Amino acid sequence: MKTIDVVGAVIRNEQNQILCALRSPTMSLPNRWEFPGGKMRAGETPEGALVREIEEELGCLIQVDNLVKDVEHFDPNIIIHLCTYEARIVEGTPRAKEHAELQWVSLHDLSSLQWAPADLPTVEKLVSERNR
Ligand SMILES: Nc1nc2c([nH]c(=O)n2[C@H]2C[C@H](O)[C@@H](COP(=O)(O)OP(=O)(O)OP(=O)(O)O)O2)c(=O)[nH]1
Ligand SMILES: [Mg+2]
Repeated sequence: MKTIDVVGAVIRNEQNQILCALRSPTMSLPNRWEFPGGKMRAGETPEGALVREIEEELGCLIQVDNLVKDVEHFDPNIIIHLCTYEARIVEGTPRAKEHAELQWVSLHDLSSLQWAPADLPTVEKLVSERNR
């Protein structure tokens, strides 16, 4: 089965809220929330791909920190391999250039969004760390 390698960013603000992005009606997985990011290109490192995608989607520069979760999500005809990373904004302010909406969401409210399926294990991990 074909595997798609995708990277996503867990970006926090000073209040420990996390930046969530709503996929637009014209994207695949319309109206689902995700960690911003996208598909890795041939020859890219995960960190390099994530910096490029966040520049494209949010118009800001990030520094990529540690891995949060490495997930293989099995769709009917494809495997989505999504790795999420903690990341920090080092330049600029995030703006939705491709998404329908961006929202800073507290860990307390994270589970109430309608998430894209491959992003859910990251959500669960972040929420469970809060409850420890
Ligand atoms: N984050 C996430 N992506 C998913 C899931 N399921 C799924 O098929 N995908 C696919 C849709 C996209 O092809 C890709 C996510 O990256 P993206 O939409 O940002 O892709 P991209 O910017 O590189 O470019 P494109 O696919 O819009 O052309 O992974 C999921 O549950 N979560
Ligand atoms: Mg994307």
